[in-house]
Amino acid sequence: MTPKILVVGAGAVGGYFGARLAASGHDVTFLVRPRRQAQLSATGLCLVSPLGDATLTPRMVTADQLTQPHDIVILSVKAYSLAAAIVDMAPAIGPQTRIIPLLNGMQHLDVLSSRFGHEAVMGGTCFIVSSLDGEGRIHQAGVTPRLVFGPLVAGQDASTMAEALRAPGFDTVPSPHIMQDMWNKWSLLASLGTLCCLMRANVGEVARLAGGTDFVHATIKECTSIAAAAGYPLADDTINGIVKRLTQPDSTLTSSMFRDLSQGAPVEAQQIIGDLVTRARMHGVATPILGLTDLNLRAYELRRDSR
Ligand SMILES: NC(=O)C1=CN([C@@H]2O[C@H](COP(=O)(O)OP(=O)(O)OC[C@H]3O[C@@H](n4cnc5c(N)ncnc54)[C@H](OP(=O)(O)O)[C@@H]3O)[C@@H](O)[C@H]2O)C=CC1
Ligand SMILES: CC(C)(CO)C(=O)C(=O)O
Repeated sequence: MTPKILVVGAGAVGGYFGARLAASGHDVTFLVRPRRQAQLSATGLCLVSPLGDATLTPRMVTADQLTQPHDIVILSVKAYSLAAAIVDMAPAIGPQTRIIPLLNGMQHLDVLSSRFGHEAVMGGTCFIVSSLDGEGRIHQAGVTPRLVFGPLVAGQDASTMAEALRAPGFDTVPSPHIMQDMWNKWSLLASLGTLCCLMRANVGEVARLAGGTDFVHATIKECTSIAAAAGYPLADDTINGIVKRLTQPDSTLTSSMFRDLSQGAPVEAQQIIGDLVTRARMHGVATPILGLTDLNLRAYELRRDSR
């Protein structure tokens, strides 16, 4: 039987992966809120992508219409929307449901497991550069996106789920070491987020500054030291890959958190940076750069909240 997939959040990430899956014939429904539902009903779900543009008519439900358990739930809301999303998606979670969260950071795993049980929650992460424009179209840029997921407890079988999550337009990667993958991604993301948000610049702009790459090296060192202290040391070639990616003088790469910050939108500061600083303190790892980024982002949030 074709697995029933629910994508919670039809934004830049969930909209991209969900649209690619739906376009290739998978049984995909999007859980949306009324404003996004109205927008998608009017325009269709539009992808603008170097891998091929697409517009489709998505199958959507709002929380009050969600009654059936689904086999796979792809959770792709921002961290600050997690609590409400958990309430809204609850009817979709049955005894056999597997949730694949694509949120950045790590805190959501405990929150989801305490609500839905450890068996329901798998590890997940994604590599994609995507954003929404003013009309709600999804713009994906850069290399082929990657969807990575894997078991956190016995009985979760990522390889049999892989077929249900394979589609042209992204790579599907079932992983036997998803916690390490999530720490690798977190180290990359926190380094990139720090680089962009502290310097208010993209990768290439910082790399071209005198002293810019020293700052990037020091930032990556802090992030990877925390991962190692937490029991997930990054392999040398993974660290070298992050260094290479974040020191390219011609790169226009930014983090999604920086793109949000540039628009004056809410940011996932606590999930991406604050939580890492907290874990560093627990392990006695010094974080002068991440600590500054944390303070910087909290000041941004304070000003934003007081507007
Ligand atoms: N964008 C990127 O390049 C990347 C982002 N990520 C991570 O992925 C996660 C999602 O980010 P992204 O897709 O960019 O965020 P977006 O803001 O683009 O999308 C989030 C979507 O979730 C929807 N949503 C929120 N709450 C609910 C709810 N209760 N029910 C239904 N829909 C809901 C929002 O809908 P509404 O319109 O109603 O507010 C919005 O469409 C984040 O943790 C981010 O850090 C990871 C890798 C790359
Ligand atoms: C690091 C990156 C670009 C990889 O997908 C990302 O996750 C983000 O910008 O949020």
